Amino acid sequence: MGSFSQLATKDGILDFQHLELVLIVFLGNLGCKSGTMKELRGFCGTAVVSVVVAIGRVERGLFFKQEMELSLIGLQNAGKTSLVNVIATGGYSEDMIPTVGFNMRKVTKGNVTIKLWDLGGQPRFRSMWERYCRAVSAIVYVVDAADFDNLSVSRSELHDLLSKPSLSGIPLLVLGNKIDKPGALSKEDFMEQMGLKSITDREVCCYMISCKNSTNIDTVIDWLVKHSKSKN
Ligand SMILES: Nc1nc2c(ncn2[C@@H]2O[C@H](COP(=O)(O)OP(=O)(O)OP(=O)(O)O)[C@@H](O)[C@H]2O)c(=O)[nH]1
Ligand SMILES: [Mg+2]
Repeated sequence: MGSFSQLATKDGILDFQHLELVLIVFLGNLGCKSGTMKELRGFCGTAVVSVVVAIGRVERGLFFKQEMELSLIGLQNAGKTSLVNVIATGGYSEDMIPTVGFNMRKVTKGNVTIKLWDLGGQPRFRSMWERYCRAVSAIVYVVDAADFDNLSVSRSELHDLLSKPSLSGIPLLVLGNKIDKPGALSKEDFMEQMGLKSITDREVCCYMISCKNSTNIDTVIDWLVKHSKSKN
């Protein structure tokens, strides 16, 4: 688009396309209707209102924009990267490559921009979890709710992480993933196995989800949006 369709700010890119469109229509109409003053006055009135509305939209975007940063943690194969993909694009794949180190992805939902740190879950990457959880708006801990063999490891990794003083008070969302699999735990059993009731020093929420079938993904997004911090 034209020269002022995008304005870079420290917070990102402002979309001025709507405003530009209104002005193009306004100027185009001004040219072809210059013969009739009455029509022109009427059109000018409408155009001015449109411009004011457009500016209002841009301003609203500026002043009510919210941003959150969160970290996705959990053992390898839990479905963290799958969750990021489902939230970002709705896409799901069986054929995933284990995350090496971390990935960062920005996702925008309405007025909220979510910066997602998707961390590798293999043992060699777990020592960096704490560093990437400092100062986030929320910690999202993903668990394979059908993988009984790894539940106790997942539980102890979670409780170890929460014991770090640098992470005190940060809200926690625990997701029991893969509930499409036969034999996946019920929410009650899952909460019990993960020892969630013993966590009393912060807000804790738990949902059972399936990235594969997009079950409860909207509920997760709602929770994330509600926990975003206002920038202004
Ligand atoms: N049945 C089922 N499989 C899933 C679901 N979510 C993810 N998977 C599968 O689980 C496997 C691992 O998914 P990933 O998203 O790569 O897991 P991860 O937690 O990012 O793993 P690391 O990057 O190694 O830490 C993939 O084969 C996914 O297709 C789900 O809801 N149901
Ligand atoms: Mg991954």
